[in-house]
Amino acid sequence: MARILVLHGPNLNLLGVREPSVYGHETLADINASLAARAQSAGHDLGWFQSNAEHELIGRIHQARDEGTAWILINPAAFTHTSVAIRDALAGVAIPFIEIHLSNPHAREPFRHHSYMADLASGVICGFGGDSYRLALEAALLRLAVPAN
Ligand SMILES: O=C(O)[C@]1(O)C[C@H](CCCOc2ccccc2)[C@@H](O)[C@H](O)C1
Repeated sequence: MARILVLHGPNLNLLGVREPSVYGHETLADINASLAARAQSAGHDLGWFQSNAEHELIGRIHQARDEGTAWILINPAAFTHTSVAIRDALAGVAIPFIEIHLSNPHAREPFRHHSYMADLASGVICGFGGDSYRLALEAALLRLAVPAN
């Protein structure tokens, strides 16, 4: 059994309530429940954490290393475009991670086109709403079943 950690950045606690035309109608609870059920069906353990505070997300990334987390699935939200500190935390713990976005930032405002962590990610999945998270989980499960060489 492997540990998988899902991290949600700032304002994602509003998911499903505000701006459904951009981010969909699923709530974070809906997404987390679907991910936990899928991970359990594959024999793995999935936890999740959401914070609007950069330092809390960094602390949770450090804790993931202490817990022996195998994969991190992270939607850094606006911190994607601003946070060297979260980049450094991800690099520091050396846990493979997938960067996730509900929307397609590359089809939005130019300031959303750059990510401070995408180049460190195993992959980036964006533009599929809640399915971006589910697709990322499938990718992690595939890697857990057959490690990349
Ligand atoms: O598309 C994504 O998942 C984003 O990470 C979402 C971020 C925004 C998260 C805020 O989510 C909300 C959800 C509902 C209502 C208001 C904000 C945005 O800053 C990124 O460029 C792309």
